[in-house]
Parts: sequence; C-alpha cells; structure tokens
Amino acid sequence: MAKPKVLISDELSPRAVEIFSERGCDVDFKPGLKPAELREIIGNYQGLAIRSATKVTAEVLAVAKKLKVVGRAGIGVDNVDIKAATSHGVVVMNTPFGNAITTAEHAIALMFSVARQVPEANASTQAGKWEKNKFMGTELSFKTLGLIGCGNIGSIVAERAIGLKMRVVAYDPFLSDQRATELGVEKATLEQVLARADFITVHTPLTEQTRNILSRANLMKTKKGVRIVNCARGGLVDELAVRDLLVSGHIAGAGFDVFVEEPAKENVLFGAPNLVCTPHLGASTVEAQENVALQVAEQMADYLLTGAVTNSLNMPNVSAEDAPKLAPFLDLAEKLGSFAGQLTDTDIKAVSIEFEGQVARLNVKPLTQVALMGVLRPQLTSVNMVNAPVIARERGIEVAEVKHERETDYNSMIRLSVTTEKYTRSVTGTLFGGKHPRIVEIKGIEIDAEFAPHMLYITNDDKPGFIGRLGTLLGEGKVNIATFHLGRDKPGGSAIALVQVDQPISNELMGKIVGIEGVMQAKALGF
Ligand SMILES: NC(=O)C1=CN([C@@H]2O[C@H](COP(=O)(O)OP(=O)(O)OC[C@H]3O[C@@H](n4cnc5c(N)ncnc54)[C@H](O)[C@@H]3O)[C@@H](O)[C@H]2O)C=CC1
Ligand SMILES: O=C(O)C(=O)COP(=O)(O)O
Repeated sequence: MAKPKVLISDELSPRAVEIFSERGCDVDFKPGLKPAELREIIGNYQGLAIRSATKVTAEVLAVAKKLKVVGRAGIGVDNVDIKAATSHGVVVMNTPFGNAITTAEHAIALMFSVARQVPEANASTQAGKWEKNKFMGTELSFKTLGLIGCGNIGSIVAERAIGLKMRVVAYDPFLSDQRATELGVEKATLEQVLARADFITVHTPLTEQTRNILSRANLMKTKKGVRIVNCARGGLVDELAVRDLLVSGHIAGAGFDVFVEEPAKENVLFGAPNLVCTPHLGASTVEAQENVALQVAEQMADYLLTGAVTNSLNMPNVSAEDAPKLAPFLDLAEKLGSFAGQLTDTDIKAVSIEFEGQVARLNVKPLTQVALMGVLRPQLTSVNMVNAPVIARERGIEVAEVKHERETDYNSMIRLSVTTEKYTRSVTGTLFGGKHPRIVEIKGIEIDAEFAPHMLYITNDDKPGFIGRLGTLLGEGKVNIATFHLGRDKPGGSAIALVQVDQPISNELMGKIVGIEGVMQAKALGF
C-alpha cells in the first residue's frame, strides 16, 4: 500500500510530524497556507491536520479529491464545513479533551485579570506611574459565576471556581441534574444566570442556536458591574454591545480570547475600558499542544492505515481492535447492499440490516452505513459510507439495524432487506473462511454463490427446460458460464438462478433471457 499523504496546514506541535512519520504516513508541514494555496495542493492528500486558522470550506472539499480525513487538533470545528465533508465522504475528527484543562485555566486567568485589571496595572506600573489608587479590584470569593455551557471546559471552570469559593450557576439545556449535583453547580435558566451572575463565562460551541447568545438584549439583563469572559468562540457575544456597556460602566470588565473576525487585527472592542484581550490563546500551552498534536496524529494515522475511527463528528467510532475484524464484513455488507440496490428500480421505503452470530457482537454501525451505501449507490453516484445515513434520512428511508444474539448455521450472517411500495426483498450473506463473501439466501430461498464482476440474477417458475434454454441463449451470445447456482422454495414453485459469467451481457441478450417462458425477472448484476 502506498503511504498515505498528510498535510498539516496550521501550527501544530512537531510531535504531530514525528508521529505521522513513525506511523508510516508521508507528511508535509505547511502552516499558514492561504486559502488559494490550500485549494491548489489539497488534491494530493488523504489527510489534513488543522487547528483553528485553516478554513475547511465546501470549496476546499470540492477539490480535495483524495481526502479521507480532516483532523482538528483541538475542540471547536466551526472552521470545518462538516456537512460538505460528510457529503464528500470525508471523516472529520477532533480531540475533545486534550486542551480542555488549558482552556479552562485561561478562562479563570481572564476572570482574575478583569477582576484585578492585571494587564492595565502592569502597563501602568512599568510606565513608572505607581497608580495604587486607580486599580481597585473585586474578590472572586463568594461571588456568583454564571456559566453558559457546562460541557468539558465549563465543568472544569466550575470545579476551579468552586475551589475559589465561588457559587456557580449554569445554563446548559443538556446538563443532567445528576451531573450538576456531582459538579456542585446549580442548574438555571439563561434568564436566571443573566440576573444573578457577578461573572459570566461562555463555554458553548458556536452553532446557529448559540450564535449571539449574549446579545445586547441579554447583556442588558445582567447585573450592573458584571464581568464577562469569552474564551469559547467569537460570535457568541455581541462585541459592539459589550463595548457600549463597558463604556457606560454597566459591564465592569471583559476578557476576550476569541473574536468574530480572526485574526483580530482590528476590533470594535479594542480600546474599551477594563478590557483584557488575548489572541485566541485558550489552548496555547505546551501541555495542551503536545496532547492535541499527538492525539490527532494517532487518530488520523489509525484511520488512514487501519480504518479505526475515533472522536469523529460524522462517523460512528470504530476501535483499533474492531477495525481489522470489521474489514471483511464491510466488504460483505457493501456487496449485499449493492445486490439489493441493483435489483431495486423503484422508491425505497425501508432498509433493514440484521446481524446474527459473531458479527452481532461487533460495532455494527459502520456495517449498516456501508450496506446503505451499497443499496443507494446504483441510484446515486455521490453516496459514500459517511453520507449514506444522511441521504437515507433525506429520502425518508426508514433504516432498522437489528442484532440477533441467537446462533446461526454460519459463524456470522448479515441479512439485508429492502422494502419498496410493492415488496420486501431480502438477501443474506456470510463470510467463508472468515473473509470470502458469499450469498446464502435470497428471498428466503437457500442458495450458495459468490459475488462476481458479471452476474445474472433470474427468478422463474421451477419448470423443466429453463436451464437448457438459458444455456443456449448465453452460448449463442458468446457468454461463457463460470458458475451456476440454483435455489427454489419448493419443487415446481419459485426458483432463483444466480449465474456467474465471464463476459458482460448485452441489453439485447438480456431482452431474450427475459423472454424465456416462466422467467419473472432477469437482471445483470456486477460487483
Ligand atoms: N479559546 C480557545 O482556544 C478554545 C475554545 N474552545 C471552545 O470551547 C467550546 C466548548 O468546548 P467544550 O467544553 O470542550 O465542549 P463541550 O461540547 O464539551 O461542551 C459544550 C457545552 O455547551 C452546551 N450547549 C450546547 N448548546 C447550548 C446552548 N444553546 N445553550 C447552552 N449550552 C449549550 C452543551 O450541552 C455542552 O455541555 C468549544 O466548542 C470551542 O469553541 C475550546 C478549546 C480552546
Ligand atoms: O480547540 C479549540 O476549539 C480552540 O479554539 C483552540 O484553537 P487553536 O487550536 O489554538 O487555534
């Protein structure tokens, strides 16, 4: 296998380069690429490792023809168009914990900075002014900290703040009562947080729901003298409103690490009183950068080299232990899906994928995705393993994934059923020798066939003479039969023929085959 090529387009710790190389990837370290430069070269790479500076837009993804994975050495992925990545089959992963402590510590640092005006006092002192009376601060002890967002970072901030003897109230609709109790924080509505907090820190991702969560109207609901810290994302807080309220004195201080426009060379906030700014330094410690670089490189190398998926935002996780076990089943699931998909000419209403035997003990989500891809591919060339569930949902296809604990005749079996307006058709497969996909049942009729590049699928009445006529037609059409598999529900009932042939079958010949007496359906298939 050729070495996968990875591009690092942001300032990652050198550990990332070392790990990619050690793991057997070719790696190019080119931080600071301009968007046009990135678009020019991204077509050469299977992996792209980034922080927050690189924007992985739909335009970049459209030209990233070989790209398989984007790895974010950090948490926020608002600089990646995940929808576009999904539709191109690109897995997006992040490192959700590696820089959380560091970022929480920075939020606390900003809180102290604004409470005691440390940066301004420092500048004044070093300017020889000794303005002891100018910098009257406030204690954190016994003050109320209002958290907006209490996930990884918010929780760590809460723990540290409680250690500083603060009371913590948190607004996070997804925070469970149990977790709040464990953390020692009081769950509250946004209105309550706004009304009660002496300090407010935001720790949500930037989404359509959280954008402008601290809007001018909401900031107006805060206590006079409140202090605001944004160490999460620009866009969560209305910058102009904060400036106006700092000037008016309603807000006593504000600490901003992140800005609507980055790099923030200019900003409406700059120059406002009691404002402390840092240039998106939340994750910038030696420890955090080592953590995230190491982790992202390992995760990306795992995916590119073994298929293991960790911390993905658009794919189910697959452990390194499961990845090699899943590989042959992925092949089988895709082929079964493709078999059913090629036989389906009308709208699909539902797809069910059942797993029996040993395979049912694996993480079957990726198998379901790949089976769906197989089903949809004959209708949609743009479908891939990553976007298949999204496309199925958009098309109103009901997808069921069923695991049966019971033992089967085979070690493992996968049964795929497609339901259309007219029928439900099922096909079942297994692996021979642990790696060779075989069809063992179609529509409840036992059969035993392998998947081949050229195949002919026929359903017919089980009557004498059919095989002879079919053989003659194929012979006249210069199509050589490689293998011939037959099955039927009962003597004289419905029969199935799966014929592996060495040459493709022309439409004209298919027309003649369909015309054989007793043939109900005939279709050329390819795998
Ligand atoms: N300044 C910096 O350098 C860094 C900034 N960050 C930012 O911090 C953010 C938070 O990171 P984590 O805590 O690790 O993420 P997380 O996903 O663990 O936590 C986010 C929390 O926000 C909550 N949330 C979501 N929507 C909400 C809403 N509408 N209202 C209130 N709460 C809501 C979620 O329930 C979750 O508990 C990241 O998304 C990233 O943007 C992360 C690392 C470094
Ligand atoms: O991890 C995050 O979400 C961050 O915001 C850190 O950003 P950075 O990697 O320092 O550009």
